[in-house]
Amino acid sequence: MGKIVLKNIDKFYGSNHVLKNLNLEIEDGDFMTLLGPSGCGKTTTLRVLSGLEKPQNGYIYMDEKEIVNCDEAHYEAPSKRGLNLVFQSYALWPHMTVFENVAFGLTIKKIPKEEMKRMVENALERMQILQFKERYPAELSGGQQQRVAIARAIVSAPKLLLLDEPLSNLDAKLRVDMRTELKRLHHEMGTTIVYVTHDQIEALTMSTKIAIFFEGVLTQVDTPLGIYNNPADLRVADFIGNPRINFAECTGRVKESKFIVTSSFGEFVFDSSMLKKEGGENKEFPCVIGLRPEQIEIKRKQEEGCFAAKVYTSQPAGSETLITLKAGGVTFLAKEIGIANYKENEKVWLYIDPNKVNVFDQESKKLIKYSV
Ligand SMILES: Nc1ncnc2c1ncn2[C@@H]1O[C@H](COP(=O)(O)OP(=O)(O)OP(=O)(O)O)[C@@H](O)[C@H]1O
Repeated sequence: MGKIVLKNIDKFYGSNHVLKNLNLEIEDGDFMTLLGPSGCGKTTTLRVLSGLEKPQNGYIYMDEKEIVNCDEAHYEAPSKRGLNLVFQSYALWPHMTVFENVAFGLTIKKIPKEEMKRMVENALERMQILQFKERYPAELSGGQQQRVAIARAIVSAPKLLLLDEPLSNLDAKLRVDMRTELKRLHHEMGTTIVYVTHDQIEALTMSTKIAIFFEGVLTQVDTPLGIYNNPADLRVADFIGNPRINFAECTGRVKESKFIVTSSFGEFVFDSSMLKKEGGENKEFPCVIGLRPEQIEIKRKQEEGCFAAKVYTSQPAGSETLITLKAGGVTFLAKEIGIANYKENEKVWLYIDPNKVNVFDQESKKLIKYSV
């Protein structure tokens, strides 16, 4: 599958404007995750791409071929788009066994029997359901049926795989296993995958790119690390990351080629070239600092450039410890790897690497100082 381009797509359901001038490019071999809160338009994007829904405006190109052109009411049929789909509701054939369900597409393609058996069993094994191959869908749990649906979609190594919350019915452990398998499959098959989820961990761990939506608007497209380190606005910053990012309101100003950010707990001084906002000298403007929990380093002794703080509470959880701190009336959550023992009300100092700090404009909500 070559590049997929969605251009100026608008989709309405009645008066509900569900996709608003969507522009998205998916490169060959991408694992592109569509991420966002419930109702933001992820599934609709997938349905428009697959041909199950017709947009009212815009164009879609696959491999340089025009498959949708709303001006000319041209919509290529789903069957001609060379893709495989797995939806949350998995629609297996009830009268066929697991093996037959997965083999169905290969039978149509007239693949030799032995080869077909090998391919089907390989797909079932990957999804950890080979032992159920003789069962009927009604004899499986929801999660097992979901894995049959994935096996059916991957068995023929399609060029484009569209997956809509395919792991939603699985328990936590199996979900981690399936993430591993899907990521490995993507690597081995080189298939372009478009994956819908509202689970940011799934998005961060598997994708080569994430497209994040809010209320039908595509807000940011970047690599997982790009989005994590430099979220385009306050909403993206708040949505991505677990535990959540810390925000602190502050005031920014530019003075003598320095960008100075003052907060109730201390001051940050950056080179003014790091500020991506037009602003006059000495003109103050409200901004918000964004700090990831793992960026806050807790020190027991006072050191230069550190901020004074007090421990509110500490929560050791085996592999990591979450520490809630108060500094200048602001509450922060910090994360340390391993077990750390801090006492309530213990006086500590916080080191925050200024290079890693994000600063957002309070008014536009946009990122104006990037993490480097
Ligand atoms: N067939 C339909 N008819 C009318 N409205 C619809 C239809 N399908 C979706 N919608 C509406 O379009 C909006 C986007 O829905 P969509 O299913 O794309 O969201 P989503 O981001 O996939 O959400 P979720 O994570 O809950 O599945 C929602 O407001 C939804 O109610």
